[in-house]
Amino acid sequence: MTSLLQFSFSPVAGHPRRRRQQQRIVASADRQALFSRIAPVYDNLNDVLSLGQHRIWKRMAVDWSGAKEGSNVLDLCCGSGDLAFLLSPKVGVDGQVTGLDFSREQLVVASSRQNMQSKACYRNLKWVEGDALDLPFSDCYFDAITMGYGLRNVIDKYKALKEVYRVLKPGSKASILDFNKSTDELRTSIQGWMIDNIVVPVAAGYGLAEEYRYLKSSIQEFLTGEELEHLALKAGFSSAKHFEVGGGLMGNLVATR
Ligand SMILES: C/C(=C\Cc1cc(O)c2ccccc2c1O)CCC[C@H](C)CCC[C@H](C)CCCC(C)C
Ligand SMILES: C[S@@+](CC[C@H](N)C(=O)[O-])C[C@H]1O[C@@H](n2cnc3c(N)ncnc32)[C@H](O)[C@@H]1O
Repeated sequence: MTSLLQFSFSPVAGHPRRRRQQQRIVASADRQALFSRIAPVYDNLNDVLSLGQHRIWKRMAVDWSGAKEGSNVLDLCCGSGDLAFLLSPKVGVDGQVTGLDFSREQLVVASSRQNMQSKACYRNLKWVEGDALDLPFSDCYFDAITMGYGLRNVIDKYKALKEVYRVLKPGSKASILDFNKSTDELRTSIQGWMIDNIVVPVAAGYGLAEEYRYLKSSIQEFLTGEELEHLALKAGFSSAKHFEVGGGLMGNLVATR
């Protein structure tokens, strides 16, 4: 029997740099698709799986951003808009909150949540479909930036921090909340055990086991608090401090331009 040798000629095959770029494009598209798939259940599962605690962590992130009455603020990787909705009453009717995400499905959820609100301040919200690695905003444009569970999910963390720095006004803050890649083995074990034995089995009930299994690998591939501080300083921020919250399961980087 003749063996059928299949050659897949790829124009990027011989070029390592182009191959890496191609791989990044795929990785980014995969993540975009992942968050679009989980959009219908994302908010509910966050509430159930964190026993509502994530709302406390998000409120802390917004407070650390320094957003105040009349501010022009950005909620980067806004998803269904949790942090944007917390920013909205803080900046008030004279302020502006822009939520940016590259998942249209997540933005549809955010926009429909806004339409269900009656409070006048929520009219200061607007939603932009875009890439955190190539922000469609001018330099020095925002008075504060929040990023909730977004930095761990972008494929180039340094580029994302450079973009945050670029669009932030001098002296203003970026408040970046995410899972904490702990240096403490016990915390890492507890975090991993909860994802493996609670988060993924619950998500499996919605046919989303693989999507939530990604959480563990993404945390393993993330940066520690100290590494995040150093990366923020390398990106140009004048100061950066990482605070552990949620018993060390989560962390919040506050970087000042
Ligand atoms: C709001 C939270 C996570 C958002 C989130 C971030 C991601 O990168 C994802 C990637 C893929 C699928 C889903 C997400 C995602 O939801 C944090 C809370 C929700 C978590 C899903 C629950 C994690 C459980 C913690 C390990 C322990 C919680 C302890 C609590 C005191 C009970
Ligand atoms: C875990 S969700 C966080 C949503 C929301 N900030 C919250 O705290 O619940 C991560 C979000 O980041 C978005 N995202 C990931 N990479 C992105 C990128 N390069 N540009 C824009 N959005 C991105 C995803 O589409 C997803 O909505």
